[in-house]
Amino acid sequence: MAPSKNLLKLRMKKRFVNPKNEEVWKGRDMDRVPGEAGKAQERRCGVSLGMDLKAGFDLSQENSVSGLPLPDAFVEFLKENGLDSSAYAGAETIPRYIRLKPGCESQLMDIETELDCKLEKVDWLPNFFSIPSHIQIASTNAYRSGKIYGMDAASGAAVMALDVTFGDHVLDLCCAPGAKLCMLADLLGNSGSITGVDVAQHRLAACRTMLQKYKLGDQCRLFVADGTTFSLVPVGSHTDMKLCSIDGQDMDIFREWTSKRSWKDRKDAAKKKVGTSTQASEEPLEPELIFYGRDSGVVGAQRTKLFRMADDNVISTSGYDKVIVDAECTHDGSVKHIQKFEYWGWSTFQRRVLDAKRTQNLTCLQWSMTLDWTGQSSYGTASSENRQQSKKLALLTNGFRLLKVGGSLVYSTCSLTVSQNEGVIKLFLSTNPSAELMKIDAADKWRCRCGGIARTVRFDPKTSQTSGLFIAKFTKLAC
Ligand SMILES: C[S@@+](CC[C@H](N)C(=O)[O-])C[C@H]1O[C@@H](n2cnc3c(N)ncnc32)[C@H](O)[C@@H]1O
Repeated sequence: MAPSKNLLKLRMKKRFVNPKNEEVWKGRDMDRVPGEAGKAQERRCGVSLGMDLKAGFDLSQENSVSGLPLPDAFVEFLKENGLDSSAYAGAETIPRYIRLKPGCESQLMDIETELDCKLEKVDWLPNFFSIPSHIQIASTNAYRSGKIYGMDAASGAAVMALDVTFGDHVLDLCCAPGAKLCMLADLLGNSGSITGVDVAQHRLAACRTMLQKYKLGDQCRLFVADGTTFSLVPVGSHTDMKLCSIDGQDMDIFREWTSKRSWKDRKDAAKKKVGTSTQASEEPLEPELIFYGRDSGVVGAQRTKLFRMADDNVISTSGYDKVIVDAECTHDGSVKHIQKFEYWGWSTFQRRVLDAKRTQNLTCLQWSMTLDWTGQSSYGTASSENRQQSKKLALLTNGFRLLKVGGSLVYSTCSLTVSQNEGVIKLFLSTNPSAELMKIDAADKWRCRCGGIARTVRFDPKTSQTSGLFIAKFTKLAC
């Protein structure tokens, strides 16, 4: 006889100990889907843009097969979004992932000794290792001294999809707390630049701390700003912007960043605060630079020029080479996030997930209601006003606007819903003729499935033994 929901809940509670992101589940042997099976699944999916959005989902199974004590509200949420709860099956077998800081390869054995477990190499993702999910890393020396990162393998895949190359200028439009940004910085080494943007100041401050901990800040600058309106191009893109000597007393020139803010910075920030409180809420948030590294191109730049917005002509040739939009979402694909409700209480699920879903713009909601499983949605009926309200769409559109011609953009969410993924993509493509979906070459080796639109990919917990993630990659055509 199947255990009752309450019994399952109790078992789950026993496993869950630490509320602070350190879920303590008893690890079992990993029961992974062989790579070939994953590939076969991909091959089964069609390739045309108007394909059936059911592809990649198995709707035939009952919710009970997930084996998780999913509350009715969540099951309802999954049903509403055409998702099969069996995607969450075997969640306890999903390992924890760590990323090894490049250069620390020779210390693997020491790290294994300290963590008291074997680091299993993730064969499809460089520098990633899986460890049993009950292993906690936060208190270890390896973690504290910046030799390892805690990062899900699917998130690593989103970064790899961007294919950064030496010298790229990269924009991370929703960057905090910074796991992807740090990986980007590791991949770029001492070349190019990274601009991180996030609307949440406290989260961006955590990102700054992370950059400093891992000693990765030299090429980076961080802005508290609304990614839907952010409009600054990489440093050096304005032809008339030359770096100046910082010997003099010119207060308009950026000096080396220090955690102590100058009198001028404090005055500017105070001015902005007054401005923001009196600004109409529709007015764009003025970007606030909260960190810049010594090789980010900011030191020696003139303030007035650094904060000058670029027009589309400048952007097409001197915009970012790579952009990642890791949009805020309902987090329903993240098993670790869903597990937290065992601690927070399932009653908070309504507020934390369903209300979040509601507060998204109307476009996405309308989409989820009007999209039928044949993909022949009536999305065209959403008014252009509602389209403007779409936060994800606005983030994606603005990220794409800041991309130079020939550059590439990765859009990812840790939601498995169609409305937040394929729905947004389809609408985006219909309004941006210069955008073309690209095949993610590295995905041939990943344990993912194809998304509901050709060339997009989905990691679902059951198939990939990672958190759920959706990834799409675009390039910008000249037109
Ligand atoms: C999924 S998290 C990003 C995770 C991050 N990429 C990482 O790897 O650590 C989404 C982020 O988007 C930010 N965000 C939400 N709305 C935003 C907006 N309009 N502009 C910029 N950032 C936004 C949130 O504050 C949150 O930090």
